[in-house]
Amino acid sequence: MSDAATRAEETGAPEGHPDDVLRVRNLSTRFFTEEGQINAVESVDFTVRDGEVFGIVGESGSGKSVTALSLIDLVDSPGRITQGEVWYRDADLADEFRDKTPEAVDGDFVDTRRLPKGVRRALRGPAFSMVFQDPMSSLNPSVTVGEQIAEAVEVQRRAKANPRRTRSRSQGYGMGRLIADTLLPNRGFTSESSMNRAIELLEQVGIPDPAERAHEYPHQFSGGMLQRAMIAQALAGEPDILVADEPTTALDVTIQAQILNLLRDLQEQQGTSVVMITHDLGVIARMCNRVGVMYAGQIVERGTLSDVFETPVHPYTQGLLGSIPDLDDPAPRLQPIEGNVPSLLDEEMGGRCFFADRCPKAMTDCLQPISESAAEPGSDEHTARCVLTQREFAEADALAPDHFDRNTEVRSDE
Ligand SMILES: Nc1ncnc2c1ncn2[C@@H]1O[C@H](COP(=O)(O)OP(=O)(O)OP(=O)(O)O)[C@@H](O)[C@H]1O
Ligand code: NI
Repeated sequence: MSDAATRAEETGAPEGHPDDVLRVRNLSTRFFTEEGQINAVESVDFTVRDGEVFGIVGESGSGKSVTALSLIDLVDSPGRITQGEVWYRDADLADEFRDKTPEAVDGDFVDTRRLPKGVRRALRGPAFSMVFQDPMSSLNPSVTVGEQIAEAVEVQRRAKANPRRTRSRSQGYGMGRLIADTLLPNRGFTSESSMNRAIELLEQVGIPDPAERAHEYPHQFSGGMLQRAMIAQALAGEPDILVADEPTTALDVTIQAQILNLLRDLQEQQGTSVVMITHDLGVIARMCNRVGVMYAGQIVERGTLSDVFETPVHPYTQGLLGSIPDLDDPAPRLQPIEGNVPSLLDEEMGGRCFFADRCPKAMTDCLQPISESAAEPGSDEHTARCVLTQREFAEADALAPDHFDRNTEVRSDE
C-alpha cells in the first residue's frame, strides 16, 4: 500500500513526547500457516513513557498478545515480524551503535529491530521483561522458585558488568516455554548473593517467609503466590519496561486486586514503565495512564485514559464502553458487540474497515480502503483510525460549526 511505502522511507525515531521510553512504529506481525497468512498485528503505532502504565485493551483474538511478543522479539515460527520499528531509549546502547549501525540509532533511541540478534536477546530482562497470564509458562516446574529468580538476577548482573557479553544465558528467564528448556543444563550455579537478592525480591512482592519459600518448587505455591513469584522474576532484571499480558486473568478477584496493587506500587516506586495487556476495562480504568484499543490487529484508537473513556471517537471503542462510559464504575466490563471478530486471514481482509460489518454507524465509505484520522479531545495525543470519524466530523462540522471546534482542529491536524 502507498501508505506503508511512504512510512518505510521515514528514517529515525518517530516524533513523540520527551518522556517516551518506547516508540513503536508501523509494526506488523504475520503468521504463515497452512490455512493462509494471518495478519495478527497490522501497522501498529504507540508510545510508552517513563514510569507510566500504557494499556492495550481489546477482545480475544485482537492481537494483544502477539503485539506484546513482537515488542520483545519473541514471535515464534510460523510467525514473523514483517515490518516496523521498535525504538527504545537507551543512551549507552545508542552510543555503542551510533557508528556501527547508524540506521538503528536516532539520538538516545535505538531501533531494536535493527540491532544484532544477540543484542536484542540481551535486552530481555534488563530492558524488557514480561509477565504472563500463566506463571507456569515462565517458571520451570523442576527448579526451585528462588533458584529461578536468582538466575534472572545473575543475568542482570552480567548485563550490567558488560553489556556486550550477555549472549548464551541472557535469553533465559521470564520468557515462556520456548526458553524454559534451554536453561536446564546450567542450573545450580547461582551465587549466594544472587539468591539473597532473589529472597529480597520475593519479600518485595509480598511472599511471606521468603527465605523458606525460595527453596520450594512452583507446585508448592498457590496461584496468587506463583504470579507474585513470576513478577519477582521479571523484576530481577530491573527492566525499564515490564510487559504484563493478562497478569491477573486467571486469579480470583481478591488476589487479582492484590497483584494489580503490587504492580502499581512497583511501578510507582521504581519508575518502571508497564505495558498492561488485558480484555478487562476495569483493569485498564484502575491502572493505566494512556490506553490503546485494539481491534483486528490494529490499534483503532489511543489516547489518555480519560479521553478514550469519556470521549471515545471510534465506534468500536464506543461499543466496548457501552453508551455511557463511566470512569467511576468500579468494574466496567467489555460490552458484548454483536457480530464476530473478523477473520485475520489475509485473503479475507481486503484492506477495508474490519469493523464495518459490526459497526452501527457503518457507511459506504467504511467499505473502502482504510485511512487514519487524528483527534485531540484533551491535552494529550488522541487518535482514532476510522474513515467514518472523518466523515462524521465533516458532516457535523457543516451542520453545526460552533459546536465542533475541536473536530475542526482534528481535521486541520492531518
Ligand atoms: N502461533 C500462532 N499461529 C497462528 N496464529 C496465531 C498464533 N498466535 C496467534 N495467532 C493468531 O493471531 C491473532 C491474534 O492473537 P492474540 O493471541 O494476539 O490475541 P489476543 O488479543 O491476545 O487474544 P486473547 O485475549 O484471547 O489472549 C489470532 O487470530 C490468533 O489466532
Ligand atoms: Ni492474549
